[in-house]
Amino acid sequence: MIRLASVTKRYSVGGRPALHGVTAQIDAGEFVFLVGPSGSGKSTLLRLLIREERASEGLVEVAGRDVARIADRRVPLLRRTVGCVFQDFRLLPDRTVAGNVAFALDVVGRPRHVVRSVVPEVLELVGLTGKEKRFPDELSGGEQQRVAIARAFVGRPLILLADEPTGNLDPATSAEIMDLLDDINQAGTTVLMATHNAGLVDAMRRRVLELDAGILVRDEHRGGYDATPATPATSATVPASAAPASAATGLPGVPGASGVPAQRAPSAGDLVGRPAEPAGLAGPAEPAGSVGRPGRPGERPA
Ligand SMILES: Nc1ncnc2c1ncn2[C@@H]1O[C@H](COP(=O)(O)OP(=O)(O)OP(=O)(O)O)[C@@H](O)[C@H]1O
Repeated sequence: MIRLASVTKRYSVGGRPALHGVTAQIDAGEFVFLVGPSGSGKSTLLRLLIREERASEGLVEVAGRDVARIADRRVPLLRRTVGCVFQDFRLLPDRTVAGNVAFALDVVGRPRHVVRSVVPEVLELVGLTGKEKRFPDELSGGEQQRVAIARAFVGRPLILLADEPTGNLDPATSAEIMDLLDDINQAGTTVLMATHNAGLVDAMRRRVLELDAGILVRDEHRGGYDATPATPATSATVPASAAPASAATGLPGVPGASGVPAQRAPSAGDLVGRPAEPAGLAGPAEPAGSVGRPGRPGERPA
């Protein structure tokens, strides 16, 4: 679903790279935490996936497409495949709850009757039924984040990226937001969440990718916020904590970060079904000539 191969990102020529040689693969249906100190490159990595930034070197593949080769006019299709949630919610202040969610469908030209039927379903999913007509400044932080998640999810993206989604929330509200993201993941959406929240990562025990100064230093199956120390029992086999980029390499014997979710009844899927295939993105690669902009120095040739 997501593949990074030797990805380096420099914001300035000759500057220290924000990401350096990152190789990782995230399969469909996984829930993956992206951790690391401030400035380690987490947001940069997420921005590469929606082509808000371009890699300086290496391959970034999303839903089977090399994002560097997606024509500019098709970038909106990429962003329909990838929903985004941010720490600061980024709601439209002059639109109601329902209006914020509907906006995501309006901009991609979904018919009015579809918007009218889907928006209440998604608001029910995120627990905001009854608050459709409120404006963002009439909501708590947790409710605002629920609206943001509803907006990101309403188009049923294949992937949900969350950049510190609980950063502005108290612990109880953060846990509720995590339950919601978990529900969405259970319904089939791949979730990649950047966070500093050690408690949530430790409680969820999902796959953890850790960046340090732009380098992927850990890829741990069911990891904690901090690396799990190898024990004699695990070191006799293959310690998960010693498997950087294991899923990316696909090496035999290295435990893949399957992200197999705990078994329980799906709820997001009950309401809105499984994520759609990426319209216009899953097809055959565009010929190089259709790429909308010339490559920058250091980018992979189109
Ligand atoms: N637009 C930009 N222009 C120049 N440098 C940038 C830009 N965005 C990020 N950087 C630099 O890239 C590095 C990685 O930043 P990034 O925001 O990806 O880190 P992060 O791990 O998300 O940090 P935080 O946890 O504080 O959000 C930092 O050194 C940062 O200063």
